[in-house]
Order: sequence, then C-alpha cells, then structure tokens
Amino acid sequence: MRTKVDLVIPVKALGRAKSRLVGAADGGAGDPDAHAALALALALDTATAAHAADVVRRVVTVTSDPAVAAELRAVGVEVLSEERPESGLNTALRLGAALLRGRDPRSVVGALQADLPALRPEELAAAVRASAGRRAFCPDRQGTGTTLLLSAPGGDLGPRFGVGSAGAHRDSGAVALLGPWPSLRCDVDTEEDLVLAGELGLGSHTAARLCPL
Ligand SMILES: Nc1nc2c(ncn2[C@@H]2O[C@H](COP(=O)(O)OP(=O)(O)OP(=O)(O)O)[C@@H](O)[C@H]2O)c(=O)[nH]1
Ligand SMILES: C=C(OP(=O)(O)O)C(=O)O
Repeated sequence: MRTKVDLVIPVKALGRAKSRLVGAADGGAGDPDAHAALALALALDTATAAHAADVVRRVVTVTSDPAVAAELRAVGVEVLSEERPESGLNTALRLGAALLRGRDPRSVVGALQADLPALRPEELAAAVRASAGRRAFCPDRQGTGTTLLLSAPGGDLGPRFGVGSAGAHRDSGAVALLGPWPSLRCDVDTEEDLVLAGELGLGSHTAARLCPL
C-alpha cells in the first residue's frame, strides 16, 4: 500500500524568522531585506521539494506573513492564515493539521519544518514510507530537534516542537525515522548548518540568495 501524506509547513513572519542566520545572506552586514529574502528562500525550497515528492498529496503553509503567503501560493502551495502568531509554532501546526484532517478523516497528516533547503523529494518519500502507518518523527542532524512529524492514518498529529522536540516526540510514543535521508535531517538554524546544506546541494532559491564565497 502506498502512503500518501498531507503536509503542513509552518513559516514564521520573515521579520522574526531565522534570527540565528542574520548576516548569512550578505557577508555579515545584516540587512533586514537580505535576511528576509534568505528566510523566504529556505521555505520556498522546502515547499517545492515537498510538493515534488510522490508520497505528498497536499501541502498547506500556515503563516501570518502576506509576503510568504503570496510567494508560496505562486509555487502552488495552499496558504492558511495564522490569526494569532503569538500563539506559537505548535498552535500553527494544530491549525493546519485540523484543516487537513477535516478534509480527510483517514489520512496521514504531517508537519514539515520550513528550513530544509537541501531537501530531496525522494528522501522525504523514503522517510514517509518507512513510517508504515505509525505516528513517527524524523530527528534533525543533531538528534535533538524534529524536522518531520507524521500522524498515523486518521490519528492526531500531536505536535511537540520546540527545544528538545525529538525527545518529546519519542516520549509521546512516536517512532523515530532514522534512515538514509540526510537532506531531511539537515535543518538550517545557523551558518554552520547552511554550509552543511550546501554540501548536500541547496535548492535554487536559497543558492541564489547567498553571497558567492
Ligand atoms: N507559522 C509559524 N511558524 C513558526 C513559528 N515559530 C517557528 N515557526 C517555523 O517553524 C520552523 C522551525 O522553527 P525554528 O527553526 O525555531 O525557526 P525560527 O524560529 O525562524 O528561527 P530562530 O529565530 O533562529 O529560532 C521554521 O520553519 C519556522 O518558520 C510560529 O510561531 N508560527
Ligand atoms: C522548533 C524546532 O526547531 P529548531 O530546534 O531547529 O529551532 C524543533 O526542532 O522542534
């Protein structure tokens, strides 16, 4: 049986997003527009790769930022407006998951972080297949955070993102997905992460936003 998944990709308002990457887009200068363009590029590359995965049926972004909404709609992503951004990431994910669950009571719903600019559709697909009908999560490269969380078919997503989320998802009964999918584990929080993502192969939006070395 082929698993199909409907994904929520949360994207923080660009002015507040990816604070640990300020300056990465312009050699340390820290221009806000250059930073916002980089944060947006990370999300565009993530959403584009997710959309291209053969196991993915729908991609919905939750954001309060009109610029993010417009750019993601332009690449075919549905956008759900986050009415109360101060409520945080897990609230945004529950909103998106509820929308998707309402459309299909038996589906697998998932949360995919928006900072995976090297993501390869076939690696995302392999991780989804490995979940095999179980609520499951993929830890980030360091093993402490979470890049992907999947519900069981028809089940609750139960997002517990935040510091130490891999442990929180494990403790809540989700199965860890630990296969050969480095691009799915390479979330980009720091410039070091960005270098590692570059070694895996950045998506075109992010590559275009970085200063030539
Ligand atoms: N919609 C929404 N997305 C969020 C929120 N907080 C975090 N995210 C998204 O969740 C993902 C993981 O968040 P982080 O890696 O902590 O990203 P961040 O908060 O932008 O980065 P830092 O400022 O460096 O902590 C990213 O894709 C963010 O855009 C939120 O309150 N609402
Ligand atoms: C919010 C998270 O992302 P990060 O740890 O990359 O900030 C998480 O992994 O739960």
